[in-house]
Amino acid sequence: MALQKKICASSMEELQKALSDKGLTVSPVPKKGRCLFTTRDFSPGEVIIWEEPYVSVPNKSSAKCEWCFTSTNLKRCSACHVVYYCGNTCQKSDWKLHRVECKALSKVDKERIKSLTPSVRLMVKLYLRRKLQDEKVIPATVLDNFNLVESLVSHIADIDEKQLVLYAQMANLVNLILQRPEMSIKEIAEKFSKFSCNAHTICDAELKPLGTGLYPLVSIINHSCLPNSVLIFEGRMAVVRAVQHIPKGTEVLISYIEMAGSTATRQKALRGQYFFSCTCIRCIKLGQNDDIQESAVLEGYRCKDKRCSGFLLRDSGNKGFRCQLCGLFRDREEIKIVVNEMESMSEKASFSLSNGHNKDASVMYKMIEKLQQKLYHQFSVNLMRTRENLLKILMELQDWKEALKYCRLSIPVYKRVYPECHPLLGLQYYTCGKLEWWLGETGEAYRSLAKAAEILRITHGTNTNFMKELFVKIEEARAEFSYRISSTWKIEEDV
Ligand SMILES: C[S@@+](CC[C@H](N)C(=O)[O-])C[C@H]1O[C@@H](n2cnc3c(N)ncnc32)[C@H](O)[C@@H]1O
Repeated sequence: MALQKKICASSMEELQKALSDKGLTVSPVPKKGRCLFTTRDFSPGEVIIWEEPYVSVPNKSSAKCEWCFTSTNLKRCSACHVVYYCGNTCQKSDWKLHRVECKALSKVDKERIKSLTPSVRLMVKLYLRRKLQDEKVIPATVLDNFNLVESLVSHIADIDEKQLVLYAQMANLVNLILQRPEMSIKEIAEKFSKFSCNAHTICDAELKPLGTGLYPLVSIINHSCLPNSVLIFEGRMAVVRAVQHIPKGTEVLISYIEMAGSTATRQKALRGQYFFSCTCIRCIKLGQNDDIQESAVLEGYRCKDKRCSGFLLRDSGNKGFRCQLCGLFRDREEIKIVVNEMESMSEKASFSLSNGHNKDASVMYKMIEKLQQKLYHQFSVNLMRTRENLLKILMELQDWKEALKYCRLSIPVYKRVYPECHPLLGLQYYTCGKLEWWLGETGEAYRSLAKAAEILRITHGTNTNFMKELFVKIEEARAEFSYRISSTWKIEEDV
């Protein structure tokens, strides 16, 4: 135990040294645990930290390269039939680890293999990589070693009985695959608990989920609902960038959760998965008048009078709600009827969608949207979700005109529910710009793409293929727009 502490202390020293070269330091703060602080200023868009995963695994939605997560040119491993690679380079990069994983997976029966979840695979890879680093097959470095995984919080004492049983079942499966019965189920279960509050969903540039990875350094970063930094992935590499000027001595903070929601909703999500009560500058307003009003707008019902923009609060008799602006009463039973209608329509819409009947689904979501407009405020998160669904379906149906309508409707809501420099807002402008371009609305396209770039150059940097393509699109839109303007002038002059 004393030796372990000594090792941890010396690796902590080495870690601090490596971080200080990056302008960072780790310090504990009561009730928060370890925190990452800056030791110099960072400007908006500057990379604060980047990290390759200790282990990562693609999700199961479709086949992806085990190393870089791409979906093209894939070949399946002929021995285990579980993993794919897009070429020799990725296969070679993963070879040391996959060689041992492959052997282990090849011994598991086919039915079990089919039902393997990404979390179980991630755990198998975690133990195998640790073993390979112990045996010096894979080199361990100050910023890439198992001690960093060991120091992650697990919150195992906070996990409920049902979840513990599930973790124990998953741990049994890990044991079976690794064929190491001496390994403690309790220890593996605790690691699953670590995954739950530390692992990150790896996404592409458009924030579509690709897989899961464990990034022990990035996992030192705590949460804020108004963060000064953002986590983006370039392939499987995690990159944290400042989204505002961060002075020396400030804590680096990212958001762990979807930020579109009331304070109560965000707090519930954070307590549920990460076991803490957020005290960020947005959350301390919980229960104050402004916060009650904002919650009612985002998640509550609207005034019955279409011309009134008031928000409703429950009436004292509990028979319904009263508009806080015009005083009009809205009956609970009347709301219930619309809610029931919406719920049954939602079930049908998701059924159509899961069966690939996109056209039917789009008709139903449009009906849901109409019903929601009767009930919800224009900034409602529920209404925003329906419009996001519609946008996605209409894009698949290549109905660009209708898709653009819903994309445009979502922008003012995004501006209200997300911080100014949030990748989702940038990406929504990007989608708008693309649709406008396809529809020949060049001037609009230029403006939307430029707005997208203003945000995304900070959150995504300027060097990725995605951003380079965006800059080309902007230039094309600008050139075509000025050509159109000059030819219109020319026609006017000729006339
Ligand atoms: C990914 S870890 C972050 C690093 C962690 N502080 C540590 O000591 O390793 C997530 C955990 O950090 C803590 N945490 C993160 N953000 C917090 C915050 N804003 N306030 C309090 N605790 C926070 C919670 O315990 C959460 O489960």
